[in-house]
Amino acid sequence: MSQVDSPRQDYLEWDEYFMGIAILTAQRSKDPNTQVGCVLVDSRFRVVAAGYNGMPWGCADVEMPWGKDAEDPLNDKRTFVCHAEMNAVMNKNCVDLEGCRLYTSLFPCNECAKIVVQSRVKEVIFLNDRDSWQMEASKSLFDRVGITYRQFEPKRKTVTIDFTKQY
Ligand SMILES: O=c1ccn([C@H]2C[C@H](O)[C@@H](COP(=O)(O)O)O2)c(=O)[nH]1
Ligand SMILES: [Zn+2]
Repeated sequence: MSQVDSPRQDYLEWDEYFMGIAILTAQRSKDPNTQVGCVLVDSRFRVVAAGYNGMPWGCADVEMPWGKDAEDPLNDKRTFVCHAEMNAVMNKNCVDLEGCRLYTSLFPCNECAKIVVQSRVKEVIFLNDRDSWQMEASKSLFDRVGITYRQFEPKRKTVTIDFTKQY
């Protein structure tokens, strides 16, 4: 058996690791159009919360609307769905989120931005962005209160999870 005395070089960097967890978390979402995952990380690089977009607790997914119906708000997912960021904050396993970093697969909307601000999160790292007034509002809010945000810049294109491999 060959022995090596140097550490692996191909390990995941922190950003890749946490964004990877956010993307994996998004895979839990039942939204047929957009799956969002969010992870909160403390100053000691510990994951303290994770969430994805989904219907409120106790709601049967099959009974809820999953489309966007401008005519009838009661038949519109936007009326009911809990956003990934809100779910992550609600599910945190620590007392408070002050100074945490938030990793998300989609830039937070204006409603989530308010929750992010009130939680005292210090930085937002996002994968995808949308050209919409909601995201513009979030950015203006973050700028006002000094929350920094940056787009995730992957050094690799893919991370493979192979359930058949021996780890
Ligand atoms: O900050 C956000 C913004 C959106 N989401 C969720 C809400 C919806 O389930 C989808 C967006 O659906 P579209 O059909 O692409 O409009 O994303 C979120 O979790 N966080
Ligand atoms: Zn939102």
